[in-house]
Amino acid sequence: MERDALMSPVIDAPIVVDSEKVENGNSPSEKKVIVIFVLGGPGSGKGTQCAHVVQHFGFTHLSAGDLLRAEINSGSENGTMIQNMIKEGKIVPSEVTVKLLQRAMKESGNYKFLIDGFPRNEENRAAFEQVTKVVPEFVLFFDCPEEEMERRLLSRNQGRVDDNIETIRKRFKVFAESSVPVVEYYASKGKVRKIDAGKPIDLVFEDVKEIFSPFDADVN
Ligand SMILES: Nc1ncnc2c1ncn2[C@@H]1O[C@H](COP(=O)(O)OP(=O)(O)OP(=O)(O)O)[C@@H](O)[C@H]1O
Ligand SMILES: Nc1ccn([C@@H]2O[C@H](COP(=O)(O)O)[C@@H](O)[C@H]2O)c(=O)n1
Ligand SMILES: [Mg+2]
Repeated sequence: MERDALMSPVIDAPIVVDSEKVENGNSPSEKKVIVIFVLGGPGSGKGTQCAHVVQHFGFTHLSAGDLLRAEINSGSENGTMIQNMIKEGKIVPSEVTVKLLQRAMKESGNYKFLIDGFPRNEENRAAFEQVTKVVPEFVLFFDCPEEEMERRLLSRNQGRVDDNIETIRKRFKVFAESSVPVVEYYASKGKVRKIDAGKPIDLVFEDVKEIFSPFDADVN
């Protein structure tokens, strides 16, 4: 397969080009950008399952939280603001997060993205759509009981400043008040694929795999 990089009109990004295929109504040399939003409460297993999807289906995994933590570590001028918001479980202004996502999409060279932990609120959702003009294929929603998520976060041991009981409770509140309405918005458009995320990792992935089976033949 011959490959080249062009600029996508929607994300100003280099995208993989397959010169033999015409897909999704795009020009012969372009592939449509595919975005799947991955949502669920803190500790529901979004990152864990995304890692498996990457291995099996050739997506690029972009965790908004990871991008924000990397921004803190890079010594950016927004670092202190981001750090303070994460410690409080608050949602960072969309302008910052969308810019980080857009840059990561551009740098990946891929055209299939799992965007994890985003959009966290209505402002995130509207800003992403306005800036990128990309509408998600669907939202993968990990539904998990709060007690189970709390157990997982308290034993994650990755040194995250927000994995303490005080911040975890704030994150649960923000999830219920700001993120669930976003899931409901997409549900009203028939775009939510809900997964029972309270089960063991391999059983959750069985269900995830089924949802991604249409992408099976599309691994890079
Ligand atoms: N199905 C599962 N059963 C038990 N433990 C799990 C399961 N899925 C993930 N875990 C563990 O729970 C912890 C949280 O998982 P993960 O980091 O994937 O969650 P997350 O949804 O990305 O959380 P956050 O929103 O805080 O980033 C990790 O230690 C992970 O190994
Ligand atoms: N769209 C987002 C995503 C995350 N944040 C902040 O990062 C924290 C950690 O996010 P995880 O997905 O890794 O759990 C989150 O609690 C927010 O403070 C954000 O602001 N906007
Ligand atoms: Mg995560």
